[in-house]
Amino acid sequence: MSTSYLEKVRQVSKQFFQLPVEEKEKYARAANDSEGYGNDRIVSEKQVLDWSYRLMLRVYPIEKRRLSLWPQNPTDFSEILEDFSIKVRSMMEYLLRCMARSLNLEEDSFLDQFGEQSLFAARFSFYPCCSRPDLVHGLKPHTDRSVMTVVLQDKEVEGLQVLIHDKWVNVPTIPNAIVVNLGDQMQIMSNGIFKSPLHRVVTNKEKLRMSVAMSCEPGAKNEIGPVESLITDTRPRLYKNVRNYGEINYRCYQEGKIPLEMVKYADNNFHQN
Ligand SMILES: O=C(O)CCC(=O)C(=O)O
Ligand SMILES: [Fe+2]
Repeated sequence: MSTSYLEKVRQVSKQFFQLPVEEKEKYARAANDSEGYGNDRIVSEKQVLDWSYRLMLRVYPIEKRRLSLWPQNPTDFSEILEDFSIKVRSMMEYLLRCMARSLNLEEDSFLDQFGEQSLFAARFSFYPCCSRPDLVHGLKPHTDRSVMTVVLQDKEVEGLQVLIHDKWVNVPTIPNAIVVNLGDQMQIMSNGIFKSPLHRVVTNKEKLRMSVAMSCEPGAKNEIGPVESLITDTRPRLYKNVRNYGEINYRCYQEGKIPLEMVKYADNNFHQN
């Protein structure tokens, strides 16, 4: 993907967020739904809200698309989203095959767990300037629920940070690069070999920031779990098999709990030789 192509994707996102509020509200998410335009969906009284506006859209499976929520303005929004999704999805599939091979697995070991109804969603985020970056996050510390997330960051404004050895480290903005992040479901499928890092987005007093994130995960009804051959005597099973992990992750995130703790395999400490 060329620099000018990535710039085009950033451009349609910017054009959407620059629309008047009434125009954006046409694509507002329903109160109990994450899809569409708006702020955080409320699921808990303990929730601390993020300083951001988002437009979340499901792209695959095609029959799950809610086209009434896809902006008509800018006019090329849908076409660009569709095209970018095709490119990102095939890149993800390629990476997932490479990652399986790097562990000496059949190359489809991870992809096979996605099932027929695998989900692929786009999240356009807009983080306005904030007068108290010391108090407010653009996005609270979290791990992604997905298997893999690809982030097209703002061309100039940093904000994404990842926790490395207990320190928050800035992910640099590189205009012609995209960030590939692994999510919790990859940590589960790889039995803890591939890690899902904790990350957050900080706010900024002077500059607003935008990003486009694309994520992939198995269909909600599909059971996922550690690939059999990655469970060994020296590496016992770390996680249970689960369905609809996305919902577990979202609720835990909003309550400040660690979602992967919920799916730990209880017998883990009872392996003895
Ligand atoms: O805005 C970003 O750079 C990252 C967004 C993110 O972490 C997410 O959508 O899960
Ligand atoms: Fe994230």
